[in-house]
Amino acid sequence: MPQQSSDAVILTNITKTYGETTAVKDLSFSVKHGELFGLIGPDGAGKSTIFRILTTLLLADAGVATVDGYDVVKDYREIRKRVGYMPGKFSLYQDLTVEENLHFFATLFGTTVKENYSMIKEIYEQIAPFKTRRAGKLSGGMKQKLALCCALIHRPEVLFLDEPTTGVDAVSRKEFWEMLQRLKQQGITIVVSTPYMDEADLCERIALMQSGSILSIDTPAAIKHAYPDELYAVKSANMHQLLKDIRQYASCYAFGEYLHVSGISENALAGYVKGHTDVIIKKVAPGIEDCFIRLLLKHE
Ligand SMILES: Nc1ncnc2c1ncn2[C@@H]1O[C@H](COP(=O)(O)OP(=O)(O)OP(=O)(O)O)[C@@H](O)[C@H]1O
Repeated sequence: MPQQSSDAVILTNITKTYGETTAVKDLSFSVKHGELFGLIGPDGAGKSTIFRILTTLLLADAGVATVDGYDVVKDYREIRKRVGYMPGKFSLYQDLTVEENLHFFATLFGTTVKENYSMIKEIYEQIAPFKTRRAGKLSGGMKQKLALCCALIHRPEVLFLDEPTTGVDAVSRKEFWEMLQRLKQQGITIVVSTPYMDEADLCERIALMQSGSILSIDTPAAIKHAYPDELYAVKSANMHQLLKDIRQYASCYAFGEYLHVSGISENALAGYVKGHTDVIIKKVAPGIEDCFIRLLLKHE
């Protein structure tokens, strides 16, 4: 029986190890119904392991997790009916056409494409001109749209998307996030992982993850607001030397064509870069990537 719960996903003290590697460490968090929630972290942070546990494909070593009120161990059958899952690697049948893949997934869930077409219409229309093409011959962006249609065809309550935009071009990435915003408006709970920090801002709440642990969990705005220092973007004619010089005194890392520096005053910074030419120093607002780097340095 489902537990009465206001949250769509709840993890309590979940741990998972693979041999010597602890992929997920005593992790607890929850996702509200209808929320667009992001797991943000680099390769190996433990994102895929969490998705596999929540979609009932992998057993945790310890802890409890529920999806839509159902326990991932005891109630795995109920969960499988209620969730849509788009795994990290392209998981569709390469030798089946676009429409064959879609029909296959609908049949698997005991439904038909016709019955739930309204759910995927907007996304499917973009790939419909290629419906007789084999999935293996689609572009990255089209594969991603087909995989999303297949994950949605049984009208899931909760959608798990594991790095859906990895390896996809910038335009398709943008379109994909627009699709997610529209799905959210239909009331679906979406848990999405990404290694791209710029995508974090498109989620309602995010968990910043590293080595199986959550470093911070909040809205992107609140995480940025909590950044404690002034942050400066600096550049000069010799960026390599600039990095070496500033690193002696402050936290400093390459960020686009600038270095980002925190932990010192603007006056002190100006003093440290005196020997450089073509110097530009400007105060900047921290982004999620700056917050992430700061948290990583703190936990090192
Ligand atoms: N089947 C497995 N056997 C052994 N180690 C594993 C296995 N699956 C994952 N790991 C390890 O567990 C850790 C977490 O992996 P996980 O795949 O959950 O991370 P991730 O954040 O999804 O990263 P990625 O994008 O690389 O999948 C990594 O150190 C990974 O090497």
